[in-house]
Amino acid sequence: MSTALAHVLRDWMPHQRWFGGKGREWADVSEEGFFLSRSEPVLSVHRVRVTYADGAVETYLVPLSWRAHPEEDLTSAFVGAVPVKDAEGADRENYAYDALRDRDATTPWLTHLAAASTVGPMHFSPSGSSAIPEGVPGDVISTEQSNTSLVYGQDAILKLFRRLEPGLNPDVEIGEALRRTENPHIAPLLGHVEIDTPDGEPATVAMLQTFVPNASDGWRLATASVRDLYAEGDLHADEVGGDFAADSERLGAATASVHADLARVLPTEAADRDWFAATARGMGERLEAALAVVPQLEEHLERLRAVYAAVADSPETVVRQRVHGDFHLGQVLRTATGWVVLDFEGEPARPLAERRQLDSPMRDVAGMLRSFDYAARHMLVEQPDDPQRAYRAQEWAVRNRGAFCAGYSAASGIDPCGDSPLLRAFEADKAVYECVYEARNRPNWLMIPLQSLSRLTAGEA
Ligand SMILES: Nc1ncnc2c1ncn2[C@@H]1O[C@H](COP(=O)(O)OP(=O)(O)O)[C@@H](O)[C@H]1O
Ligand SMILES: O=P(O)(O)O[C@H]1O[C@H](CO)[C@@H](O[C@H]2O[C@H](CO)[C@@H](O)[C@H](O)[C@H]2O)[C@H](O)[C@H]1O
Repeated sequence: MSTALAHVLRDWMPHQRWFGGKGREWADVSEEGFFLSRSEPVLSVHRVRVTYADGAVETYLVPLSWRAHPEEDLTSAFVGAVPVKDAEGADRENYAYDALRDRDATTPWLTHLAAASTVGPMHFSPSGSSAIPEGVPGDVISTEQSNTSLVYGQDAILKLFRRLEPGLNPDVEIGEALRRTENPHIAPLLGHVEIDTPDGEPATVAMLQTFVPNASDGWRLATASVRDLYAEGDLHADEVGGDFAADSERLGAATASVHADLARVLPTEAADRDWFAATARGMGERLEAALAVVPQLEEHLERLRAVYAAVADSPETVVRQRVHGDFHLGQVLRTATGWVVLDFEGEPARPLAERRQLDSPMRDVAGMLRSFDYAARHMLVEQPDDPQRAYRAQEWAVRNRGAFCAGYSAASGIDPCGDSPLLRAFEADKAVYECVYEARNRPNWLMIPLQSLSRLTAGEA
């Protein structure tokens, strides 16, 4: 397809939240597209290959809807005008829109899934005999992060993976495995979509999941609880109305239940000394790479190295298994009856093969503990010098960490909050990852993981 379109995408993509190459210099861009629907509005899907100045290449999936005239209602979804020739050979423009924000262009995804179609290089696979809602338009959800999700009525949610990598996405792989367990803490998979790649192995494009209605995400609930605490000058975390500890405890139990089922239906393996050594080495390498993006990490370098070295010598017994991989409060939904865990795709910045490796479930525990820390401290970003708030934040984080670990321990018999060098290292490693994430996406939040590193490497909670 046209080079003109590639230029338009070059201007548009860096401003999209899902674009992982923010701050990197582009050396080249090319794109290849095909039509998913030719009825109005025409829907095309593009594989956009971005080559960065350092030679690295990333491929993104960009669905576009097309109009002959600008659509006022779609201004916020406008991608760009692309010059074309009309039937008489005269010059005119076609208007490209982000197809996931153009409701009229959202129905073909589910129609193709229900029909188990193959369209060009794209393959649609329903899961089992699940009911797929058809003919309903999808609405893009506002909490767009690394991917883009569309909610179809109250029934289903389609998540589109923006960065294409050969291999089955762990979210689909785990969704397929857990579908048969009837675990109450997951949203069952309804189907998925793959696209052929030049590497032989298809890449996962999208997954369709049962929508969990009337739920609130953990981040929203936890931060509401923190706000309640800040508003009360002289009451403690256990005394204010919005105490979150009972929910944290239930979340710990739900996490343990999902871990147990993952270990039951997918492979496990006892961790040997080589695994501890390789884990410590991997963390060290990630730290070195992060340093190039976040120079402020320099002051934590020596202490972080010591935290990682303790992993290599750790006497702990670990059974490796499939884990969530990017577990935080934004990945869990609270329904009327309990917690549901979402998004098993791991950290979006890690290569797919790495995200599919067996790991310690403590990686997830560490992720959630980091998230309690984030929830407690995110409001300090605006008021960093308020000692009273800082004290309250610490109190909230400690209380909810403890409750989460108690819930996990009661359900699994494993106390994750004991004095574990591995858990501490996972927390530090996650905070290093977060430093890079924040530097690229929300620079004013960088202080949250940076300050945590001071505490973590000093052996504090
Ligand atoms: N099955 C679901 N039911 C209800 N809401 C969902 C469901 N799956 C995702 N969501 C909503 O979409 C948000 C983002 O989904 P997620 O899978 O975490 O995407 P991302 O990979 O982009 O972070 C979640 O925080 C949640 O609010
Ligand atoms: O949900 P994603 O898979 O896109 O995860 C990425 O974005 C998250 C932010 O939205 C980021 O999480 C960090 O910020 C959260 C608060 O917004 C906090 O609860 C987490 O603990 C913290 O790690 C996540 O790291 C990133 O991969």
